Amino acid sequence: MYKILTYNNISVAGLERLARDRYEVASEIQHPDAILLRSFDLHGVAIPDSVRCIGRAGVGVNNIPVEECSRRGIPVFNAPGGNANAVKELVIAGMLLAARHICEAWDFARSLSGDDETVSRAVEQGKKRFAGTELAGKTLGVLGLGAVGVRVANAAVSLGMNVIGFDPALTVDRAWELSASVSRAAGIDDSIARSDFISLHLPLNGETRHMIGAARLEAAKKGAVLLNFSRAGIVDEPSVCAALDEGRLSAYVSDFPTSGLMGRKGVLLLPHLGASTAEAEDNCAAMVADQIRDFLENGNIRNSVNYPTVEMPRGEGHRIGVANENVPNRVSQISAALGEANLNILELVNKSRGEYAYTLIDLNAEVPPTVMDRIRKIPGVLSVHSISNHPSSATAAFQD
Ligand SMILES: NC(=O)C1=CN([C@@H]2O[C@H](COP(=O)(O)OP(=O)(O)OC[C@H]3O[C@@H](n4cnc5c(N)ncnc54)[C@H](O)[C@@H]3O)[C@@H](O)[C@H]2O)C=CC1
Ligand SMILES: O=C(O)CCC(=O)C(=O)O
Repeated sequence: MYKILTYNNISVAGLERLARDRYEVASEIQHPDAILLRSFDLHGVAIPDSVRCIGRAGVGVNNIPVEECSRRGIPVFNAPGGNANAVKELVIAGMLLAARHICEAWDFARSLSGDDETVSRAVEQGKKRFAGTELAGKTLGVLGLGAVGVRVANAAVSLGMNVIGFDPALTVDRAWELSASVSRAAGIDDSIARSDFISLHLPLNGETRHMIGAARLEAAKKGAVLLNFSRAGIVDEPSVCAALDEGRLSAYVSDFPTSGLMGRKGVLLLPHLGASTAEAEDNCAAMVADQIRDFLENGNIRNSVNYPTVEMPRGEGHRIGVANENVPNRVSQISAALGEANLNILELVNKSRGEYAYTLIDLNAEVPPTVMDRIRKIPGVLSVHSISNHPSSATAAFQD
């Protein structure tokens, strides 16, 4: 039995891919083989030695100590694109909420009382306070043209907006998906300076933390709207508040409430709802469940954020998977240890990604525990697993 420790509620569409006869899935479990989670903050949590992989049923992995996992030979999987449409739709809603003052108007309408005539008079009198602007003809700057950013950009084009975008690492696939009407901004500053709406769609990491600060916001058009459906830490919150106070920004729409933003004029907060649709939850859970299963049962790695993609069709051989530092001579030492034990390699795939590498090896016989230990002790080897010979039919549930 494989044991899966869950944090957060995971969609049944994902859980049911982990067959009950082979998987025990629970929020409390001893010696888990894998952890399956959404936004739970894993920083500071002791990850048991038994854990072989971690699956994030979503995209952002800033809640996971990825570097520690890499050093321990633990692949971290996510679900690229699995929730992108859900986020896109909420971003469009966010632009409309801000442009048409919908939240304030909603509060006003709910506060009305009296007979129909009184209400009608109050409506006609009060509505002028909520007159807004249209999206058509306005400029949207999209920072980060990945799965979400491209969808937001294309949807905004279809609403009649002028869209400019910036992504220093735009992939060829995303470029193909992007509407030809989206123009390329010279950089972040250029995007901000030219936009009526600025939408952030990039990961939170060392490079992007507090990327949107005072200097950049000073260049914004007066009354611009900033939308943040990425992560709170990408903006420097005091600078955003100052820009709102000065009228430089007319609204800050964020999926990440903080105490400093609560109740502040011009701030529209949603409770991290971007990916909370039945469809997105199903997509993400199914994708990571398949990836975890394929790793535990076949040693294959797909959609990992820290290890290379390595997939090898399952044959008759006995399989081991080895994660190691990406330094010369590791594979030769591993194969020497196997050869000295009279084991014959049938197939071998070795791939690297940055500082780390992963090797899948099919052998003519099972690797005895003493040989596994010997491989484990090779300097730079981070994890070694024997992968029992039960070919899995894990298939991708969702193709982005
Ligand atoms: N509110 C919510 O519920 C959700 C939030 N997210 C957040 O949105 C982020 C983006 O999601 P996806 O589009 O699916 O990810 P993605 O990985 O497909 O795209 C991210 C893009 O950002 C670009 N990028 C990285 N650094 C950049 C920089 N300095 N300037 C401009 N672009 C930069 C990358 O090149 C990449 O194309 C996630 O990392 C996550 O933090 C994602 C899903 C749901
Ligand atoms: O699981 C969730 O609701 C959060 C989604 C998210 O923020 C992400 O996928 O990065």
